[in-house]
Amino acid sequence: MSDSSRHVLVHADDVTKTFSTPAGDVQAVRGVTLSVRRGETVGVVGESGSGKSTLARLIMGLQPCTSGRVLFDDQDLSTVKGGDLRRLRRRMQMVFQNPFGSLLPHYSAVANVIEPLRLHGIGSKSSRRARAIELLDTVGVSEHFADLYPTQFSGGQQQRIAIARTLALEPELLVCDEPTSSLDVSIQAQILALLAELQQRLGLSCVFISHNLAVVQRLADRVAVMSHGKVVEEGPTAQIFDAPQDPYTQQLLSAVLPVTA
Ligand SMILES: Nc1ncnc2c1ncn2[C@@H]1O[C@H](COP(=O)(O)OP(=O)(O)OP(=O)(O)O)[C@@H](O)[C@H]1O
Repeated sequence: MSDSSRHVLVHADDVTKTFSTPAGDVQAVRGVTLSVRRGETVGVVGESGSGKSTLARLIMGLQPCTSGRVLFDDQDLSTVKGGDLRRLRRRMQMVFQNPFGSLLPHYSAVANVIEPLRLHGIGSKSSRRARAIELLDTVGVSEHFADLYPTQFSGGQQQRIAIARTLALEPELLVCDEPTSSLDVSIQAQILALLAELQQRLGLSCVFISHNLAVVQRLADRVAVMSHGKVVEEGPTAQIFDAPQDPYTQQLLSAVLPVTA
């Protein structure tokens, strides 16, 4: 099956987002169209304030679009309600920059992973604990530490627990917004390797937002380059990195890549 014939899981269709602020309207996202196919990782890069996080929230349905629509598995997020919306949301999860913020501080590591299972009525009390222990093991957190609290772990370990928590509901889409930028460089590499391995093993689709172009080059199948709320260039990773067409992409890449003869 060719890449282009893989089923599109999520499709942002000409989406815009305008925030009203006391200083006037801010057009954070301006007419973005972007698809993510099943099993594919799409990297989103661009300078600070270019609209990457806002686009991520629109794709997740965490904020409504000002115009345009987001289709998840052909369903328009803005028209799905109630139980159907809950079921749909289960299929998409987000990994944030700050792992501590996405964990419940008064719950142990294992309780943090159990919680989404409990909320969605998955399994029995004992099977949920066993499943949570298994998930923690998957991300490299030993059962031995499962009953410790988030503050007792390092930032990298907290991000692992946060990832185990997002995997508990077996999502089809993972949206990662700068998932390693708050971590030490050596830990960043471990978390990225883990994400890449999980994505391959579980066949997850992934939107991967990062300032780190080298990381995006390694992880993404396709890359979208954002500037001032728009996608200025999009294509297969090798094409974007080897032969960028848009002047903004060229400038972004030249800032990090050594100039070769
Ligand atoms: N809730 C909000 N209210 C008002 N303006 C906002 C809001 N959220 C984002 N913005 C503005 O929208 C624009 C895009 O922000 P966004 O966070 O999406 O960019 P980004 O590319 O993710 O930036 P960074 O890389 O720094 O996280 C910025 O000008 C930002 O100030």
